[in-house]
Amino acid sequence: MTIEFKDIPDPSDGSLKAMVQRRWIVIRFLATSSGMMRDPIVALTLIASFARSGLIFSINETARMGGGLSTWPVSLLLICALTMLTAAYYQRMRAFLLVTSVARQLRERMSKQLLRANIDFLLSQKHGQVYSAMTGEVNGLSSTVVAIVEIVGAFIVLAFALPYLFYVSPESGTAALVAVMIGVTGFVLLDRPARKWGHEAARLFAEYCDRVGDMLGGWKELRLRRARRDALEAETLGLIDDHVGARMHAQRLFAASAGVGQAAIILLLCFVVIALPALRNADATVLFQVLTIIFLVNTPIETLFNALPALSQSETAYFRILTVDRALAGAQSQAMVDSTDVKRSFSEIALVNVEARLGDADAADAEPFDLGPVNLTFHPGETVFVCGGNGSGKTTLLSLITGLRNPTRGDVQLDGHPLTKQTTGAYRELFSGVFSGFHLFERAYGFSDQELAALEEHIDRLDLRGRVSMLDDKFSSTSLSAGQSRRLALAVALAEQRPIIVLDEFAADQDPANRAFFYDVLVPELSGSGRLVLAVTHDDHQFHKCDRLIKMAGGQIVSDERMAATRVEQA
Ligand SMILES: Nc1ncnc2c1ncn2[C@@H]1O[C@H](COP(=O)(O)OP(=O)(O)OP(=O)(O)O)[C@@H](O)[C@H]1O
Repeated sequence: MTIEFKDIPDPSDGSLKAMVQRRWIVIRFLATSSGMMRDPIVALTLIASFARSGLIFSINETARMGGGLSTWPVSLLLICALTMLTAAYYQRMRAFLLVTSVARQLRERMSKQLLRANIDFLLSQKHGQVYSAMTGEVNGLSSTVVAIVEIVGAFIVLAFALPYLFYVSPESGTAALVAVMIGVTGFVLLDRPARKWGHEAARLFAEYCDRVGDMLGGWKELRLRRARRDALEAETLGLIDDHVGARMHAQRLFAASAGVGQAAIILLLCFVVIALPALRNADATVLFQVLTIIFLVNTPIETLFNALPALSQSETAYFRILTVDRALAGAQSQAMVDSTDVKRSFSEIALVNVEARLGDADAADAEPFDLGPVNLTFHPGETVFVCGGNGSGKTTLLSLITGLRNPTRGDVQLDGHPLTKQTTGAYRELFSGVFSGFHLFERAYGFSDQELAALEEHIDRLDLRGRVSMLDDKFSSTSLSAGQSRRLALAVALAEQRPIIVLDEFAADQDPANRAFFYDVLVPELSGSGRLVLAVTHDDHQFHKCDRLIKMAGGQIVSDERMAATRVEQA
């Protein structure tokens, strides 16, 4: 079973052709991704539907033959009833398995894509959209498998019951056909506005997810200013209201379309009990047979009129998941490395005429930021400090050197070979680091025993013993001060024992003792062991402690100074 998305016509296209196309694509998607067509659910649906049809037929035959327990229709009735109940039970169980299988595959696919998404996507403001697609919309779409099974079952029963009704009473058959057509027309007319509200509800939910992100990420700022918290609260409550309102609008319309279907069945019953006796001269057997058929098909018809809106809603979920899936697919960074590809050493890293453009050139409100062209080379054992004003491009330069961002022009070369889509993943494994917005995981994910032992040592050396210890690969605590958190992130980076270590303003929140330890002990030790140290720093009184000082301004390298002489003098 594989997930394969197909583009669907624009949801705002209300033509019948576009609607049928969209629905067909969603049905095919769910059928293939759930593996429904090869699942016992097909046989179970057929059995349950035929058993229900057999039930209708056997009840009528029992009545026509004047009742009595010994007649063959009674035996058929019992067999059909038992078969229908058993098949319907297993059908529901299988349907549940298929629903979970589709949900699992969708979540796995999006999680994998998210873990490989590039820097531009991750820095974009699409997080709420991703959260809502991976949670609510996956649930909505996958649960439609049940609706499809129900629709198929209802059609099978109708395919038997309608001709049978025509056979028993042509007038009732015609009336039933008219009733179904009224129901379908009501659905078609109300479906479009209902879907519009469904889309609006999904959009509002994604915005709500973003506000939850603000509440969790900005809790300090929110607690320090009541007006800010009140405004965010008002906006969030407004979003919740609007979301509920949009859902209510959609549900009202869907309920009205199901109501039209139910009204059509009531009209049909009225026709049977009021008009049919007059037309048929009150033939009691025919009347009984017609009523039995209608009562027994009533459930599948109601199910059908409830399942059609579910299918309609799943179209919104499909469209929104597809949008996120396409955005993630377009944002895939280079292939993830195979462990055998990982390089443990290098001779030279070169940036050759590297340029990068950040931001959308078409965006009306912000100028894009251009970096470069940059030409730089780095070697093992060097200590390189990068300095420059805020917004000069230091972090962007680091993201280009580390392969986290692809240059718009030019090449990043490893030992003379330009990086390609295939090699960038392995190239990144040369680096470990502490970035300005670093993240501490609860566990040292992916660490070998040797790396865990090294991590324990670095925790000791970086003066964190007593605050943090390791329980297997889990940190006893990550509730640390800002300086301690950064040192723990450094301990993790050092334990990875990569040939290049990248530090973005590492010393900024360290106390004098830890700052001195960093500049006077750790950095010389790292370069002494042959590692390349790339550190962004504003500590101008420490600049003499590096081999090279790169100064940046306005996205350009304004100087690349060798400091070795100064270092010797200072020593
Ligand atoms: N995702 C983005 N889209 C558009 N512009 C961006 C993006 N990220 C950063 N910028 C812009 O790029 C420029 C360089 O940013 P960068 O983070 O590299 O600067 P920096 O030198 O590290 O600054 P600081 O010292 O403040 O950390 C800034 O003007 C910033 O506004």
